[in-house]
Amino acid sequence: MDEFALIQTLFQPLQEIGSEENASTGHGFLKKIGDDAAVWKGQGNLAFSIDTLVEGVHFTSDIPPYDLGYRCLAVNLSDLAAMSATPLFYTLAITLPEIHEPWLRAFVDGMRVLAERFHIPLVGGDTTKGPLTITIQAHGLCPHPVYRDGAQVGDDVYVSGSLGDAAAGLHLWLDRDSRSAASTHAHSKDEDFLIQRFHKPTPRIVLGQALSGIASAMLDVSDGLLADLRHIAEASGVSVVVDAQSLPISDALSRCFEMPQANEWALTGGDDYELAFTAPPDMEQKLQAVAKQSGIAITKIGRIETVNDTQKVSVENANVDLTRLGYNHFS
Ligand SMILES: Nc1ncnc2c1ncn2[C@@H]1O[C@H](COP(=O)(O)OP(=O)(O)O)[C@@H](O)[C@H]1O
Ligand SMILES: Cc1ncc(C[n+]2csc(CCOP(=O)(O)OP(=O)(O)O)c2C)c(N)n1
Ligand SMILES: [Mg+2]
Repeated sequence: MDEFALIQTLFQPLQEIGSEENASTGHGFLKKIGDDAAVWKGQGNLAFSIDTLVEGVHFTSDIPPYDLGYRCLAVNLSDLAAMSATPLFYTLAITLPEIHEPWLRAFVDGMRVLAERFHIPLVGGDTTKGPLTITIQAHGLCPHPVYRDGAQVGDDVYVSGSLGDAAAGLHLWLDRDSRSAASTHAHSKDEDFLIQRFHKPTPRIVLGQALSGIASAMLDVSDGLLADLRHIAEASGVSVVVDAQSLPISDALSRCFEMPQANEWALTGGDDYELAFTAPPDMEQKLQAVAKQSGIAITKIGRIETVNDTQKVSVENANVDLTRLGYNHFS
């Protein structure tokens, strides 16, 4: 199979996903895959976000290809969720060391599952030979975007789902050869859950949409809770105080690891792709209703205070040494 056969047989079918849904909204494609560029005719506020995943940096070479396809699209959709956007379509730039058809079919299947869930077509991309690297740009409509710069003094800080699972999952995945050498395993179900949370994060699209008009500032947790909350602090000109005792830790994480380790991962581990956001105290009841309706936990983890230049993000009740706030590619 060569470059063009790969595009035609594996990627092109993904452009049919969701096309009927898009037609019914009045937006639409004049051209998708097959020309020098795709052409979209539309109106409204278009959010678009791009993220690259590099082998050895964002995932290991032995990640199941299905999980990798899922993960690449999920982390990009997560950025749209953090803007309170509805996904519309995406592009894919993929660099491959070789064409291995079964691997690629599984990769495409992983992307397809999420693409079908959100009715989004693949509308273009690029295919090249080289070290395994995947870049996706995701696009969505956001009538009422939620930015990072809207946090106000007095707001509460919240996070969706649970934190620290993905960093624990990465640890378990890297360590799995030594673990499988041990004959019995009390926690294997919990460990599988944590590894899945790392490999296949859930983009909180519906929750992100529901938080429009409620959240004053929002982002997704990719680098680590504290590192990401610092972006809200800086953009909003405020300080963030996090209560380490209130962090949502999953049952699986607390069964598999001691609390100081779980808390450290929750605060700085990253890769969770949960939504962290701020909201005024009088929104608390609405937030409870949103959590109930979406079936996703929303936990109050801190508060917004006046700007404190020495420490834009501080942590109360942490019995861990926090020398770093999260992942940073060049430090
Ligand atoms: N190479 C680049 N060129 C232009 N803008 C960039 C580049 N890299 C990052 N950005 C922008 O910087 C901001 C922060 O990026 P990043 O930390 O990757 O955000 P996120 O964690 O949401 O993916 C975003 O607005 C992003 O678009
Ligand atoms: C093999 C491997 N090692 C380490 C990590 C941890 N890690 C790598 S990049 C990253 C931060 C998120 O990536 P980035 O490219 O900064 O995403 P963005 O913030 O742009 O969404 C984390 C936590 C990982 N995911 N996989
Ligand atoms: Mg990015």
